[in-house]
Amino acid sequence: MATQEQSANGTKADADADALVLSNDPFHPANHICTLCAHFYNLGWVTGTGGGTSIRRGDKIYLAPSGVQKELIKPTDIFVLPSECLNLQIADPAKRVSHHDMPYLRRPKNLTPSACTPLFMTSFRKRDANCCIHTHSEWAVLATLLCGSAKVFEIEEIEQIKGIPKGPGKDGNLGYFDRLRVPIIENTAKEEDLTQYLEQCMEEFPDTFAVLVRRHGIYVWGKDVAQAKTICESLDWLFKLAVEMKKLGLPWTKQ
Ligand SMILES: CSC[C@@H](O)[C@@H](O)C(=O)COP(=O)(O)O
Ligand SMILES: [Zn+2]
Repeated sequence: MATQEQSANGTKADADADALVLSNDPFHPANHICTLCAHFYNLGWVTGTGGGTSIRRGDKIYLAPSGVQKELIKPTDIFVLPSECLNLQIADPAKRVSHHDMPYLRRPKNLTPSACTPLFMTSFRKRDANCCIHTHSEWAVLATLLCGSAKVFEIEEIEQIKGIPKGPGKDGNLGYFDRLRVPIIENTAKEEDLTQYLEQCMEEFPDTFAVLVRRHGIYVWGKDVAQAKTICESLDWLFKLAVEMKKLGLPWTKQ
């Protein structure tokens, strides 16, 4: 597994790039992504290199590498992009600049940026999110399977629904009697090919903070890490419950 030892014998440019990810602050995005991924691994959300998370802070976007054990990521493995690159990440796949070709402020040697990068960026650009979490949680995947070919997972009258905000720009969270709807898109052969479908889905469901990917997992975003993480936790809890309800023959909605 490739690791990064940048600027051991490096230049001033290497040292400047390292300064973007070296901090004693545990909530610096480069540190925070590492601790979040280790935590998510223990939840079964980012197992076997799948899944991941990205944080935007100010004018910078912080990203994990691709295809590595996400629970072992170090701050020096983190990629940094200027937020202005969100303008390059446009809907039309023919015109979109590949995440491999973006002008990274920090690009660790021997590593490539997460294949989820364009999807994370879509949540930042379209929803003004500052954190996006992608999990391969088995509960999320099972929920998509139990939905058959339906385009939405729906559940109501479960207390944990109150952990989900009503929508971007709307005050407060869903209530106990509100129906939670989480849209589902179909999986694609390559992660980045999901981007246009995620984007369309966000337009179709302007209030959603999450999109399920059938047979794959879920993308969840929020205005900050706490919001993205707690929505992800609430949804995962609900998906697990839904799987158990289905086994017991209990309906998810009152019809
Ligand atoms: C188990 S491989 C999974 C990947 O193809 C993808 O779905 C994923 O979530 C992680 O992509 P990555 O590029 O490693 O950040
Ligand atoms: Zn994935």
